[in-house]
Amino acid sequence: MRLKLRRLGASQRTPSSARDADVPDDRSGLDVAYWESHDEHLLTTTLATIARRLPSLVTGALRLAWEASPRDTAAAVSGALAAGVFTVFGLVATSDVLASLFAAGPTPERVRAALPSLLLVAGAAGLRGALLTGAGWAQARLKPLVERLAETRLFELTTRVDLTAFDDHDFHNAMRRARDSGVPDSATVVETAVSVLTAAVGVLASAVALGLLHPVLTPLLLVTALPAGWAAVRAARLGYQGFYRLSAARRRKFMLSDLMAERLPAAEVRAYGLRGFLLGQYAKVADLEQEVQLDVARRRTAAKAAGDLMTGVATAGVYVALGALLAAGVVPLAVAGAAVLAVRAGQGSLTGLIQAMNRLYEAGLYFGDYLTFRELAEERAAPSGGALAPAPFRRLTADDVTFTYPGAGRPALSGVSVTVNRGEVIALVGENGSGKTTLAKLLAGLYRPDTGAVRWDGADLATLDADALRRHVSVIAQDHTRWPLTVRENIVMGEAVDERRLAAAARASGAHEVVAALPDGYDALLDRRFRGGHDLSGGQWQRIAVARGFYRDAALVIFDEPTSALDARAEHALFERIRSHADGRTIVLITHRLASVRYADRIYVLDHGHVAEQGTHEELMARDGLYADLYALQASAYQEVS
Ligand SMILES: Nc1ncnc2c1ncn2[C@@H]1O[C@H](COP(=O)(O)OP(=O)(O)OP(=O)(O)O)[C@@H](O)[C@H]1O
Repeated sequence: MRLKLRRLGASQRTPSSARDADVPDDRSGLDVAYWESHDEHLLTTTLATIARRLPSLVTGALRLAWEASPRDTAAAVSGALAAGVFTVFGLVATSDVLASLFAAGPTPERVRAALPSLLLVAGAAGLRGALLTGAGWAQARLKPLVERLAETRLFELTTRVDLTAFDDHDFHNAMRRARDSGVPDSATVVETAVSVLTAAVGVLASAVALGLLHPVLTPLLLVTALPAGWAAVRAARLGYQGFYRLSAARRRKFMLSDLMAERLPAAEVRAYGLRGFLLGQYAKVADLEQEVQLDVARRRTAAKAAGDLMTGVATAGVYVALGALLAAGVVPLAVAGAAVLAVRAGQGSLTGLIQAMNRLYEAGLYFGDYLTFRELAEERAAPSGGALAPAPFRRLTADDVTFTYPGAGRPALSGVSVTVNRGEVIALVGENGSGKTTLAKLLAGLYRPDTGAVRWDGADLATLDADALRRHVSVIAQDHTRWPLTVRENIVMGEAVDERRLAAAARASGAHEVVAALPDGYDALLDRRFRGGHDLSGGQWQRIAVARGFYRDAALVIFDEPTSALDARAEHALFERIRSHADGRTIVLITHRLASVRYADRIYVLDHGHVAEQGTHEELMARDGLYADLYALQASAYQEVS
């Protein structure tokens, strides 16, 4: 089964999640332990950790918010703080109102005496409301800005990280968590951080008001906070644990859903009769997901019920205590009345605070994943800002390079040295898996060798500016991407459009015939999933990919199996161009068609990650080694046919 899935996953246009998903073995991949095995220590968060984490979360969130919009951040925070002042003011004024109303004397007199304080209460409430509305509006404006900023920062990194990161399973999981929840939760974190601040100011205001009324009243408010706080934090932890346990499972589910519902694998799913297998795999993952979700829901409900019960008991206790204070004459009736209002207001703020803290903590865990991923990606980001690569080079060399893919048991290349001089055509040949593509990617600076160095006129590629270097190198990859864009965009690949160069590149690759047959020509959209979209045959796509390589004004062009899908005529035409050095460019050509490399200036024969032989066609034939064997094998196939 593993093989079948790998086949589908290797397909050129398999959706990203399918392409890069790690496909575990049929059964072992579905053990809960498979995803529980990662970073268990992250799940052992204690209440103390949460308390310690909140300030840094609030600061982190506010920093992000400030970067997104200083004006809205300032408005949201200052509005929340100022509203707190008016809360204290209103509550203390309420006590004066009650004192006037409860005083001796005729009722109209008492009402008249209460009027100034009443106006103060109304004014404070109005101002508080206006400030909170303004702060809320600023908060609402911040949300999309923050989300966009967080997403932009993420994609700036995912497009810059070293290519090997995409071969690393842990990196994928971290990226998935950051993308799926970290980014949306960055906005939630900012939103809830402001809410926490607002509610905390509200609680503080009630506590201060109670303290002003009578110092003994303040602790009563805090008694009601503990049970609700415990329940909220426990619920958040349970939710995160469930999410964490399911992170790898979810990736697998996305991969399976792509395989079952995307256009490209649809034919193979039918041809190999994979429907039952895929649905079975999906059911296993979905069962586990459901099991974990139900478990989390059950435990969260239990925590909430316990929390509610304890809060009810604590509130009853507060009122009993207040009654006792009143009966003992410790507080007068007006103060007790104002205290009830302050406790209620404080409780409202407290509930808001706990809820906001709960959401902040929960979102903060995912936001923490986002921040962790950013750090991880920063570490793996290709360094920029090195010396510029001189172009065109006089000599590009790989000096004794060794390279092992992350997690691979043995090196894909070891002790490999090759030299590419300006204007040469260099061929890399060898059997499947011998290391040709890996070597080409090292020469292009896409991978960095573990030992040894690739040098561009003597300068180690690792010290050169990666972006500048890439402008001088064009790679026509074996598994080139079929971009769901127009033909023009597929060839130009983000560079400025130059119609003359575009037409020349299309002619050189044979893509002009493909374009001529499309009703919209270069404007034809190459994706059937959209209205008016077209699809091309494998060979037609390959012509587009080759045109992409020619369009780029690069000193070095790497062709990795450029003709594997081309018909005989197109293949011949392309090799003729390569033979004539493709308009003065330096060419590194990887191909299994040995007849086409006869004219290369030098041929490197790779075998199990080593250079087994090198030389011109004639030298290698005379040597009668691996190359001669492979060549004879291919030639005999043609002779048999003829
Ligand atoms: N992303 C990867 N992660 C781990 N191992 C890889 C990866 N890509 C290639 N390999 C392994 O590295 C070795 C060299 O692969 P490479 O693609 O360079 O071979 P190749 O000579 O280009 O093969 P082919 O002729 O089939 O294209 C192989 O053993 C392959 O399995």
